[in-house]
Amino acid sequence: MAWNHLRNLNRISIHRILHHRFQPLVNARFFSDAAASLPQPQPKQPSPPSSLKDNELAKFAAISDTWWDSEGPFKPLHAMNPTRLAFIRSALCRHFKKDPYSAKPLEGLKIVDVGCGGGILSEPLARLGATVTGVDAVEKNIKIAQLHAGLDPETSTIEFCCTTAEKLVEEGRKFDAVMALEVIEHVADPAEFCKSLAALTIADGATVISTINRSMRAYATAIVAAEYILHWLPRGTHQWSSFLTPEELVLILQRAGINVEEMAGFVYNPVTGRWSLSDDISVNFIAFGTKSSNNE
Ligand SMILES: C[S@@+](CC[C@H](N)C(=O)[O-])C[C@H]1O[C@@H](n2cnc3c(N)ncnc32)[C@H](O)[C@@H]1O
Ligand SMILES: [Mg+2]
Repeated sequence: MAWNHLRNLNRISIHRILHHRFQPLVNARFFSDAAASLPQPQPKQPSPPSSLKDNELAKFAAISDTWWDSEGPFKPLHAMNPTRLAFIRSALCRHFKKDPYSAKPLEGLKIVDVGCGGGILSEPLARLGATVTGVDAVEKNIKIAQLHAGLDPETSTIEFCCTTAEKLVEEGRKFDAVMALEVIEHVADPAEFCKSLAALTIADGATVISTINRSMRAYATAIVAAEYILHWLPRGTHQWSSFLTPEELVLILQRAGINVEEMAGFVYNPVTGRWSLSDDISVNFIAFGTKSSNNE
């Protein structure tokens, strides 16, 4: 990141130096008078760097028609969904003082699901009463998500859009809660991505991120076992070096203005084939953070 920044700076200064050195001196006055009479370009707000990594997006585009096949490559996400939803539901209800026992506990909350894929999380959030926007950088994923959600009146109201968190920030969008589940390990710059998620979150709102720990256990289970032995995921789905430790995630969220208040692990029981919430954050984990009201 620092290197790219330096390279950009260098490009700008080299351009300036060349431009000034070769301006014919005799014409300088004419050009400056003419320039003054032209409409002056407005200073442009620098765009945030893109979170997109083409090779990562290509992996998801290649299997986009399998999003709703609960035995396909997204089987682990389907299997984990009730567990992660239980965590999100109870953390959101506690934070926003909602009744977790009501039929629509998330009613009144505007939630964005960043990197929503086929809408595996967006749909149950909508069923719990939230007003949901699902965004994904892969057009095919959004098409599948729209088609699937359209089958049920409770989910057909979800707004799906092929875009990124940083573009939503540019559009000035804000949400009570921002979700990015199993996405951060696939983006170009996790710290910048967290800044975009924070910017999308209202003051006193919530940001929720789930990902995989950069631990030896995660290497053995989430990569070697899941991709090479059990074939749950296509080989090469995950790069161990792209994982973040919980400490790193807490720190980059803190720098983005989000305080992590709760964290939990998801653990898999090979006997029952079920996932459950746990204190063990050594492989899969989820973090719930809030944006302080003076962080607008
Ligand atoms: C592992 S899937 C997770 C899907 C969903 N969040 C879930 O947990 O059910 C990761 C998704 O993130 C999307 N994605 C990757 N990088 C992205 C980015 N920079 N901006 C938006 N979406 C992105 C991919 O296209 C893919 O659909
Ligand atoms: Mg992943």
